[in-house]
Amino acid sequence: MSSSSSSTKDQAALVESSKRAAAFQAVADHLLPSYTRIGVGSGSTVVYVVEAIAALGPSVTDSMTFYPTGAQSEALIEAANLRLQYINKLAPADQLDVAFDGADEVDADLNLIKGGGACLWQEKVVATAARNFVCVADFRKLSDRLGKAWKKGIPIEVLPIAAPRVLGELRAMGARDPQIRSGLPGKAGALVTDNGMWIIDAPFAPLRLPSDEGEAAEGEWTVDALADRLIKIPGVAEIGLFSGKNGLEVASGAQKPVAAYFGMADGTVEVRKAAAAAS
Ligand SMILES: O=C(CO)[C@H](O)[C@H](O)COP(=O)(O)O
Repeated sequence: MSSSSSSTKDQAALVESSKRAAAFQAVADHLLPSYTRIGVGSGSTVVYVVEAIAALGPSVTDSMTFYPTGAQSEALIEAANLRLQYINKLAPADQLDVAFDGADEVDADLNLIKGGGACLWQEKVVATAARNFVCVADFRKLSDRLGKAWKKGIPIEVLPIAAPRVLGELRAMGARDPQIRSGLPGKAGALVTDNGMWIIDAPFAPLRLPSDEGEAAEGEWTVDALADRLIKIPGVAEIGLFSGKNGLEVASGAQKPVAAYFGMADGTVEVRKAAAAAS
């Protein structure tokens, strides 16, 4: 084996072990035995979240019901012999106690880019139904501004018939070469989401935060302004920016996590916690 392929393997193993470490710590810190309703997100990191939950054993998990964010997490819940229920069965007045999910990038204010796995719409429904949304990731996702680490663009779920007009709008807003996500290698043509929609990936210049100093340059958006504008484009079903309030600032409907756990390359887990609203 060449030294470059063995170092690629070493890096992949490091990433996997860091995801697993973050998942086990997040579950230890945020899955209280008294909880009964748990959201389970999508992606490769969530596999370790479900492993950590299942490792608690039936004496803890038998009183819990698990709500998926799509076909992948539904299968994970079932394979772990955990009780499955769908979010449309949760009474509107009720909340999930906690939801765990991954992210593609996390900025200094805990805004997220999500949707690399094309599950962003159901992920946002489940995250905002939770009193405590907890993000689990590895060191590659840590960032100070969204768009610096995740270069593929903001995933946007769109009605297929509206996709050309949405692409035009995005270009006019400064997106750099937005593209309809391909289903290749598994499927020719556009990728179709669990909701029968398409995904457009729209790269923007790294997104500013309110605390950023200096004037915004031409084409630079703040996270909140861009989220507000994107969701209003006709034909856009949901966007992969999770922004606005966190669960310490509002009692329900928060898109931002209360905490983000990052498995680091040195084996430690770094935790970024949300700040409560200034009174
Ligand atoms: O948003 C997501 C899927 O829509 C995932 O949470 C995100 O893509 C991170 O995935 P992974 O844990 O595989 O890196």
